[in-house]
Amino acid sequence: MRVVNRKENYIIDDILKGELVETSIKYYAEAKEFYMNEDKSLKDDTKMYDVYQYTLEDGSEVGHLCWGLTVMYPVLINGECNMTRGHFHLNETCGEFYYGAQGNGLLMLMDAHGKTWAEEVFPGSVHYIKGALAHRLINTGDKIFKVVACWPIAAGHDYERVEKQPFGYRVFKYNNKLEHKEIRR
Ligand SMILES: O=P(O)(O)OC[C@H]1O[C@H](O)[C@H](O)[C@@H](O)[C@@H]1O
Repeated sequence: MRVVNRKENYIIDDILKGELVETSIKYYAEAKEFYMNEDKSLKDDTKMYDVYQYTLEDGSEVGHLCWGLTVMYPVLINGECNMTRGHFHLNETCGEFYYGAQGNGLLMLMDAHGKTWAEEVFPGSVHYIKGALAHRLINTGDKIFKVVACWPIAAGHDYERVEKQPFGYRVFKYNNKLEHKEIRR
């Protein structure tokens, strides 16, 4: 049997590295509108989160998978906890797995009617996100929050839908205490 040493993609220093790994960095300048109020004390080049993605496929088939890692920094934006933009999948038959790798946070979920709830994410926690649910990660801790994900590339990202129907809660931290604020629509 031929044993292939797939050295080109691996986790090193807790980061996904390799020739085929695509990296994108979300700076505060591009994330301002996610939060309730702009925080003028934050510089535009403040790093909010990094997304690393690895696949050998092109997404032309629903069975084509992508492996990813999201690294979220412990930033408060006028007291609001740092979060990802959040999205529905364009193809609702496509679910996704999340796995808590480091730090603490929440996986916020929302159904088609706007009903919103969350799951605690911590090192070792495994989360199955059903294809029809919008999802967003929130760093509620004081340290870097890392979450591994696996999803079909064909899932796509529908950001417009969460802009039209925003998640029902926002998470804040004041004096080290978390507050979940319900958003009135
Ligand atoms: O794209 P966002 O909503 O900002 O989320 C950031 C990233 O989080 C996870 O890693 C998802 O699996 C990615 O598909 C997504 O791009």
